[in-house]
Order: sequence, then structure tokens, then C-alpha cells
Amino acid sequence: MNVFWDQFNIKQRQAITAPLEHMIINAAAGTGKTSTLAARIIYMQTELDIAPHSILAISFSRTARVRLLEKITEFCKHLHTGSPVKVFTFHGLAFRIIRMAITYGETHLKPRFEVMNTEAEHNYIFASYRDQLLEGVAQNLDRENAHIAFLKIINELRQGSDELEPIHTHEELDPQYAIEVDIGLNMNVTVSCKDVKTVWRRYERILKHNNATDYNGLISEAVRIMSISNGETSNRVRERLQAIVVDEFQDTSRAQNQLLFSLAGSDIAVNVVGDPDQTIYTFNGSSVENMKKFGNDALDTNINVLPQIHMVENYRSTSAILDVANKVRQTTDFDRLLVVAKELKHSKSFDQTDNPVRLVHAPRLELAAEFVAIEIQRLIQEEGVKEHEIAVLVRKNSEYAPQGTMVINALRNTGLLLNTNNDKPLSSVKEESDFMYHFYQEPDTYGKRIDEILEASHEVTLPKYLSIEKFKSYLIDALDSGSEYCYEAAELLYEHLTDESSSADSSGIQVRTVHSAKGEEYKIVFLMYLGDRSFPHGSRPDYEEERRLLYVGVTRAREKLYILGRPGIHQEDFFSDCKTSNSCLERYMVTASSKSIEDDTIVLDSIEVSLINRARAKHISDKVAEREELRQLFEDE
Ligand SMILES: Nc1ncnc2c1ncn2[C@@H]1O[C@H](COP(=O)(O)OP(=O)(O)OP(=O)(O)O)[C@@H](O)[C@H]1O
Repeated sequence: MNVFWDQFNIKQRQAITAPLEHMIINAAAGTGKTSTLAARIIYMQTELDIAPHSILAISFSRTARVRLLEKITEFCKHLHTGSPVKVFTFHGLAFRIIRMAITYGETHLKPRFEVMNTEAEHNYIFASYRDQLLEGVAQNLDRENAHIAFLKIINELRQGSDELEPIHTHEELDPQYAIEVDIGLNMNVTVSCKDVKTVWRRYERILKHNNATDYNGLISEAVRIMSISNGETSNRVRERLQAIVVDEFQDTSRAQNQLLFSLAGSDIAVNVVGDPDQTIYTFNGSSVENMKKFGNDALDTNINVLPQIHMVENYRSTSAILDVANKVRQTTDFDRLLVVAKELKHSKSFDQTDNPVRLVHAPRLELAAEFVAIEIQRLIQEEGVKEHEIAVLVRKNSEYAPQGTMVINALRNTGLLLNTNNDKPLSSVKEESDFMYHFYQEPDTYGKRIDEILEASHEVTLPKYLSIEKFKSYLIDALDSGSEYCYEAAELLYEHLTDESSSADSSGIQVRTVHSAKGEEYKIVFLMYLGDRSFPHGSRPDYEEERRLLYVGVTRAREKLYILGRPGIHQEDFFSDCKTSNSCLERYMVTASSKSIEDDTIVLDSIEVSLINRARAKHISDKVAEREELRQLFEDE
């Protein structure tokens, strides 16, 4: 047993073996937050005698949930003791609380209530109500803009922010102020709180009429339910609970933080771990204030707050990668630099001194994508790297910023094995999941055991697109992930349907956004596309958030990091910011499709300024190479 704890460093051990009190671990990227949290959960069970069902873990996304459970399971196997615990996302937890409150008559929502997750769903339901919602308010605004503005304000007020505590219902809003909100496309509009109050009241009424809530409304309603004094739901939820642990705490909103402490009440210990430098969802309400105010928020409870624990020893990346991370990291109130952990072990073939971070200046996105494809091919063929060890992380993949799509297309041309969401027939998967979600929630099935349904699966009427085999495989998956009853499967599926990060499947080359790669690590990372409007993204970027996103991207790499882009001119120059003494600058200006003489001339011109180009396309026309040799000959003379 002792040997097991010995694998952790002093700070990690301090966190793992702390007494059962409130604790905040403020730890930088790759310092072992997930491992420490998993070990802490096992320690609570084995040394502090806390039953697994008395520990509740909360993680930020479904992927993070899977990672935490994997780590716990790995440690349990190693120790031959301890068990996995329930891990929820905040929204999944709120969903469960509301479900319970329905049983006790402590919410206006009824069984099978709808949660509007997407903007499309939202617009669909509200299109017919818009006039009613906006009647007589903000007459100076176009109706479409007014609609966006009011809903955005209501959302932001419920989430809370660094400056403002959450406001959960229209009744709490003071009508004497005005609020300014950014509604996109460089437009800010100001509306009076009196109007917000009116629209919000109508909005609540419409939702109630439809037996629906929206995504953030889930949290607000759960906070309200947990605050009912001596409420049956809160008593039931807190029953037997002794500890709540939270991963990725830096990305919780003020409202989620409120839910956390209302859940904890006065005598349940809260242990949180987070990295303020990785706060990347402020647009969605995450507030780093939660980390700063942890001690304060815990003051009203009967439990002591332990001194904050800091971790900076990084077990993931090489010093060259950490140099870049430390350079791009902005100074926050939590000042610290990442250091390489002494015990860091890399693969046998890896030589640290020979592996600087490669900054590849590709003037256009297409060139960057081409470089990535060619270099990946080389890594696999010449260095024996496996496809699943490589990730291409893009800032954005949309119609206007098709960074992922370009890389995927370039990679497809090489015939390499890919792992992207785009590779899955998303619509049919969504259709099936939606069916299962509603099936689990049917009044007749909701309280039933999944294994009973499995046995009688031939009796279930299925839609055309879902075969009996597939239906059974959904049920088996639900059983495998720890659900016993249909309502538990519904909760898990709900998290799955609302999770924007991609699946935890780790085969093939990963092409994903930096946001969705949070918490993950890869041997080799290509990060792109740095440059004006691209990364930092948009015409009026939130530079601090973008910089944190860059930091998250950089710190996903273990052994090799390629950063692709071009120097910024009109915006902060993230590309040049990545230069360190341990990074090498290259230019990639050769396109493999440059075949005509005219193009060759352009290519030659670019080679003139090219510094290194190790990954040059094999199929660049021989003519270009010949002419380059000739030109160099002349130069030498
Ligand atoms: N004491 C340790 N000794 C050796 N390896 C460790 C130790 N602690 C953590 N690691 C390894 O370091 C890597 C990073 O750990 P982990 O993913 O838990 O970090 P993290 O702090 O959650 O990272 P991030 O915030 O960047 O997602 C993992 O590969 C993990 O196995």
C-alpha cells in the first residue's frame, strides 16, 4: 500500500492524505490533478473510512468524467481495494435533483420535462412566442436583435460573473438599472432592467406552459430546490453524503458554485482542484472568482478550510514545450511557472535535446493543413509514431474558419486513419440517442431495471432506424457504465447529448478543437492556426481567454509540439509570442499542388526566404528542385 502512495510527489501526497475538510488544490497543467483527485477518492475510502456512495464527484464534461473514472479504476485494480464513485457533470446533477424534486412536489416541472439544449431547439419553440415575449419592450431595437439580447442577458444573469452574483429569477432583478450586451457581429445593445424583468417573467411563463427548462435554467432550478429549508429533496440528496470532489473547478460558473455549496450544506467537505490558467469557458459563464473566493464561500459551513495547495511540477511535457507554455501564459493573480518533474520519462527513442518546439510559419491555412498531413505521414513512416499518438488541435472549425475540415481533407488524401466527429454518421447516432433518451423516460420504463428491459427487449416497439441488436447494445452500454435503472441511463445519456466535447474513443489521429482537448494529452501535437482573426479568434477577441486557450493547447503535448500559423499584424501576435530559445522557426511556403512553371517561380521566390523545410512535399515537381539546386550553385559561386 505504501509503495502505491510513494509514486506521488510531496504536494500530491499532501492533497491525497489531507483530513476530511474543505480543500482547494491550485495546480498548473500536467501536474497530476486528475491522478491526485482519483487517488484522493481512494484514500477517502481506504484510510478515512468513507463509503463510496458517500462521495460524489463532479467533472466538467463527459470526457473528463470518463478520464477520472478510468484513473480511479486503474488505482483500484492496482491496490485491490476501493471502488469507483458516482461522477456527474453539474448539469447532470441538476437534472437528477430536479427529477427527485418532481417526486417530492418541490418543483413546478413535471415528469418528462423538456430541456432545450441547442439554439435551434430554442428558436423553434420561441419563434411562435417572439411577439408575445417582446411586446411593448425595447421598441428602438430590431425584433431579431431584441430577442437575442434579452435571452443572452437572462442567461448571463443566471450564470453570474466575476462581478455579479447569479440572479435566478426575474423577481430578484432590480429594475432601476440598464444592461449592455454584446449580441455578436460587433454589435452592443443596451436595454433597461425593467424591460429585462418583463421579458424574463414572460419567458418563465412560456417555459412553464411547455413543461420545459433551458440549459442554464437547470442549474437555477436545482439551486432553488437545494435552498428550500428542510426540503425533502435536499435532505435526500445530502443523506449519507460526506464529501464532494470537483475537477476542473476553474471552469465552473458562479451559479454552479452556488449549487455546489448549497449541496454541501454545513457539514459536507468540498475538495476542489483547478487551474486558473486553463479557464476557457468564460463566454459560458466560467468564473475564476470561484477559485479566489473558495475560502470565503466555505466560511458559512461548520468545516475548516485547509491551506491552499499549489502544484507546479509537470509530469507531461518536455522543457522545450513548457518554455513555450510559460511564455504564453499570462500573469494572473496566481503567479507561478511550470517546471519539468524530475521523474519525467519519455519514450525510449526520444531525445530531448534534439526536439525543439517547431514553429511553422505557413502564410495560408491551406499550406498549414498540407504541412500537417505531410509531416504526419513522415512521422508515421520514418519515426514509427502510431496514429493515435498524434493530435491536431484547431482553434475553430466552422464554415468561416474551416481549420479542422482542411486538415481532415489533407489527411484523407494521405489515406491515414482518422478519428474525428466528422467521421461518424452524426445524425443517425443523434436520432438513436434521442430515441433511447425518451424511451428511458417513459413513465412505464423510467423506474424499471435495465436488465429486465434487456430480457424482454423483443417486446419493445422500435423505430425503423433502430435495429433490435443496436437497441440491446445501448442497454448493455448503459449497464456497463454503472446504470442499474432506466432513470440512471437517462441521466447519463442526457450528459452525452449535451456534451460538446467529442467521444473518449482514442483510436486514429485526433483532429479536434482545443476546447474539446482540455484534460487530454498526446505524444505529438500540431496546434493551429495562429494569426489575426484566426487565433486569437474573431475581430474583437477576448485576448486573455484566447491566451489561456493557447496555453491549454500547448500543454497537451508530451514530446513534440508543432505550432502553425503566421505572425499577427493587426492583433496580438500569438505566433511570435511562442518563440523561445528552445523553439525553431521554419517556413512552409511550398504547396504540393504547385505544378505549373508560373507557380514554380512563386515557389522559388518563397524558398529564398525559407529557413528550414524538412517536411517538404515529396511530390513537388522535380523541376522545382532542380532549379533550386541551380540557383544555390550560382549563389555559392
Ligand atoms: N507523481 C507522478 N509521477 C509520475 N507521473 C505522474 C505523476 N502525477 C501525474 N503523472 C502523470 O502526468 C500526466 C499528467 O497528469 P494529469 O492528466 O493528472 O494532469 P492534470 O493536472 O490533470 O493535467 P491538465 O490540467 O493539463 O489536464 C499523466 O500522464 C499522469 O499519469
